[in-house]
Amino acid sequence: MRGAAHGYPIVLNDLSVEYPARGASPAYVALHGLSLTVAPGEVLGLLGSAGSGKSTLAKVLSGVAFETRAAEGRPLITGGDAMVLGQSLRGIPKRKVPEFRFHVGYLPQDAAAALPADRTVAEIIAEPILERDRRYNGRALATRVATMLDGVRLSLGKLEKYPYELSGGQRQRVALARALVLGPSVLIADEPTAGIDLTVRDAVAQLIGELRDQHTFSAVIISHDLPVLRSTADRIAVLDRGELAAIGTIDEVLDDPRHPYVMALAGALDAGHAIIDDLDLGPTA
Ligand SMILES: Nc1ncnc2c1ncn2[C@@H]1O[C@H](COP(=O)(O)OP(=O)(O)OP(=O)(O)O)[C@@H](O)[C@H]1O
Repeated sequence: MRGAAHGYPIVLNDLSVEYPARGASPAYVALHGLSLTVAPGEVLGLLGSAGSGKSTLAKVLSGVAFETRAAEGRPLITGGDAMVLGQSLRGIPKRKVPEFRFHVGYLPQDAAAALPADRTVAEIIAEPILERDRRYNGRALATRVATMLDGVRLSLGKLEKYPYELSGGQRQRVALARALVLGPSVLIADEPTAGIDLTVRDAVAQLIGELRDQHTFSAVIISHDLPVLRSTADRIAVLDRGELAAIGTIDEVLDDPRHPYVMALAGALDAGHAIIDDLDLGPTA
């Protein structure tokens, strides 16, 4: 993989993304003209109301959008470009997608709930390696899996457990270990702490911060959870109906709420809501 010539692992340049028309459903533009950069080692928090395009951006940046079959509703880059690790994603050839995905860890929304029920923790974490190399040395694989498990603070006793034997927070940590097992340079995490216990949530947030420090990856982390963003993100970007409403440090964004969504966000925080979910801005906001 080519290095990022300009030094930024993620560069969005006037990026627009569309879901093409399918059957009776018309085409839908999910992202309009986004421009931003993520610096080496930086974690960018991404938030925005439901349907604002966060998951679409995660699917594009992680490359899964280009693996999805068109029949499943694949988003297409229709304007501008996204460069990730020097790879232009607009029109990326199919044959290049697996190698690209190798460098970008992706923790999808509901990753914990979607772990394969019939595989052990060890098998789940090892899968991305074996998908690429069936004959990977068994001992090296076992060591790598154990290191990842330790990295997400789970005991080795969990290796032979099945997902149903774990708590939601433990499952989320297994999903995170799996997303990081290939040692990616970029991590895209879609709501990594959603749906997990408040007590575990802080541990997962702290873990992401520590992993970032140890592995020096850059990350985009989608979260509605301000304490999580405070402990993991260097800056936040706010999406509103597919457009970039604000970007900066959390304090910069909240202290200068020029946009209705950011104003509503700041207001919700002032009212004591740490987790911002589905802010209702009314039809004209
Ligand atoms: N496969 C698809 N086909 C057509 N439109 C889609 C598809 N997936 C998402 N969309 C639309 O694109 C818009 C952005 O969706 P997206 O899932 O990216 O939003 P989001 O900000 O992640 O929302 P949430 O917080 O609810 O997960 C929404 O209006 C959604 O209805």
